[in-house]
Amino acid sequence: MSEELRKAIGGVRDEIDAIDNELLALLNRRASCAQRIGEIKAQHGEAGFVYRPEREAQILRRLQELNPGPLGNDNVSWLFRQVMSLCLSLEQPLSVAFLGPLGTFSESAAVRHFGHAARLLPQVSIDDVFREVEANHADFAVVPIENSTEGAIGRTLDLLLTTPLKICGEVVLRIHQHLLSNAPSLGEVRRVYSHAQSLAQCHEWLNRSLPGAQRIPVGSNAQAAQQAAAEPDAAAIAGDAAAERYALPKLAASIEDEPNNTTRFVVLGRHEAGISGRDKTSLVMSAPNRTGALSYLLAPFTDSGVSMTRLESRPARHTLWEYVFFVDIDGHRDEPAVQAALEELSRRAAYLKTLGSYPAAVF
Ligand SMILES: O=C(O)C(=O)C[C@]1(C(=O)O)C=C[C@@H](O)C=C1
Repeated sequence: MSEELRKAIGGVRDEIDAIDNELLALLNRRASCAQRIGEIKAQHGEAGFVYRPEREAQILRRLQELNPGPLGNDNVSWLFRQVMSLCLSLEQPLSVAFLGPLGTFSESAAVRHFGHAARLLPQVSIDDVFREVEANHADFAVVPIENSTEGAIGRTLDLLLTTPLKICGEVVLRIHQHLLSNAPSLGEVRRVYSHAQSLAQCHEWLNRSLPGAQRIPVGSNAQAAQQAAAEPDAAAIAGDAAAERYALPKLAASIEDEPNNTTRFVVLGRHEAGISGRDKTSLVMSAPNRTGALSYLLAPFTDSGVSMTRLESRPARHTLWEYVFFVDIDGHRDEPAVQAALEELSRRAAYLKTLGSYPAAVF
């Protein structure tokens, strides 16, 4: 570095050092506050309720509104998520089950929601993810529920029908698929491994850019990356987390055919979330088997001024040609309008289960 340059940036670096000292002191002060809150919760018999999704959502929303830049809102949210994750880990370390192996989009969703201080527990199936929390082996689960290109994740919906767990959060993740390989160029790639859904999401790109390569579906994108890392003429289609985890270079980035490819995950726990001010409620219901039954069931939402944001039907497996309906509405079940709609709905539905009220995804 030239003397002139050293002088020019020297003063600014001094300023950065002073800011870092302040940040360090402030971060530790914040961590001590969180520890104190942890102690107060324990004194009031709330030791098991340390994680407060509604409070975290309120903090992130407030900071997004206050944020003057130049840092973008996504970066600010990510940063404060890590700060809260570390503060929370001083109160009580959390464990999170998700569909593994490490490097899947489910892992990215879990880290986005709980930060890097959470203990990650990758599972081999969505059933195992539910079971880990139901059996008290993990505190929370993160499971995919719908993809913008491929639709609902049926296994998650089926398990939600019977689980005692509650939805206490949601994560919306933009899915960017990359071609990962140790091969020096596209011309060298003979085989492409990926999960069948990801191969489908990149179908047109593969036809255009790798028409001669064999497409091999495997259990997960992370497994595909593991395999591609061991074979120099193979590639995997997977996300950033897998690229990092298996140290694979990106031969081509963001190759998904649908540019808005997004997956929504739900967070499951043993407790309900409180009101955050911008919440959703998910429920599942079945209609009596007669004409007009569904519109009769949905009328209480309109009557109470509650907006419905999603309606998904699914075969009610035990009876042929009967269906259950998964519904998302705006608002928390403890808010009067939602409460009124749910009360009326419970009179009309043959079956009704509230899956949980939770803060709408913040970032
Ligand atoms: O406010 C609380 O209840 C806290 O425990 C503090 C804190 C935070 O770091 O701000 C930490 C964990 C909770 O999930 C919510 C917020």
